[in-house]
Amino acid sequence: MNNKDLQKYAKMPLKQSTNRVWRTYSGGALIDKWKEEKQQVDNSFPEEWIMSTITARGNNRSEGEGLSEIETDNGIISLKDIIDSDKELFLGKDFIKKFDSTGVLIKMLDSRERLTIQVHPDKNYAKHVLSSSYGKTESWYVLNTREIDGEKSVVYMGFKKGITREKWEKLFLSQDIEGMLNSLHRIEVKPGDAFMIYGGVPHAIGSGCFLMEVQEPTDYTMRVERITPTGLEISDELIHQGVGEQKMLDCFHYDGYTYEEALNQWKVAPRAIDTSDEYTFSTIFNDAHTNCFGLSELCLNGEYSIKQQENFYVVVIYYGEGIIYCNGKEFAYRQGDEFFMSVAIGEVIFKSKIESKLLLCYPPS
Ligand SMILES: O=P(O)(O)OC[C@H]1O[C@@H](O)[C@@H](O)[C@@H](O)[C@@H]1O
Repeated sequence: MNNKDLQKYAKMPLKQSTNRVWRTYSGGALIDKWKEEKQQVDNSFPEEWIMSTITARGNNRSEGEGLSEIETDNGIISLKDIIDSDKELFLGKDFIKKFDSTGVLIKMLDSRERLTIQVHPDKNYAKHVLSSSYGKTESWYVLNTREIDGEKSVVYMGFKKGITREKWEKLFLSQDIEGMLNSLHRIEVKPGDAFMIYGGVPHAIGSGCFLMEVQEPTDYTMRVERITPTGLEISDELIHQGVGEQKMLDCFHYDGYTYEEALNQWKVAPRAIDTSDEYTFSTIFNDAHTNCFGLSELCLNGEYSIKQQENFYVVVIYYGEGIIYCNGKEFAYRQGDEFFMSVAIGEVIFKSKIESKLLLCYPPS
């Protein structure tokens, strides 16, 4: 299709097809469950990447892995191609003055095993060390948990007081994984918990966490474990992304916190901002936390209208079923669906047939 033919897609919700990505850890059964697949299996594809215009960084993976594809009346078309056909139309004139792409990446992530201890670049490190205009500040919104081998669902986050670069480097060189885990705060999680993970903050997602991540659009992860909990060896490239071990260690912010300080700093309380008999609209991540992205939640038992927005947005249906009314047309939605809503779309009305939970993700401001 030529660029002109693609423009009609700016006026309708664009539904993405399933887009699973290979990772170093296992999981994904709860993504299958959410997608209402017949079989629910844990394997090496524990993440669903949503509205992605970037590729994943894995070992010898296929070239386009990570890129989202849209189901259209003309077959499958990559989201990137649709947007690139007319960035101003899909993303907005003011937006493209500041950003060269959507500026955001969304994931569903389900861990069968603990992820390796890691850190992501902040903007400064990304610019100077990786020549990237985006770091990888991210957010976690816990949707569900499961107990695995009797273990409660936890996340590890932030250095405890007294952890210095010297101590951390020693632990890394001796591969003292218990020592590294003990250097971080261990936080039990439950559905509804929300955390900001700023670039530079060490972290590891424990086993049994099903969460939505909204984040800056890169795949830069620095890791300090050479072998995963289930025994997969991690290559040097995946340890330090090609910048070497010393620069990898520079990516961490060596600030120590007490447990309470860590929670105050990074745990976010969702807040209802608009309620009626038919809906509750809550903000989760917003300008108070970051200008890199945003996340809201709409619990719907009736109708809710979203007026023309200043920016494009993405709607993920966590559960429920209903209709989206948009530009005189009706589009069905159901659990597991993911929609890109261009800035040109105008007012949209969501009407539930079955009580629904919609997650609304926003680009940077
Ligand atoms: O260690 P791997 O398997 O690459 O997993 C890396 C994953 O880590 C999590 O903390 C998040 O940052 C995900 O966005 C990322 O994909």
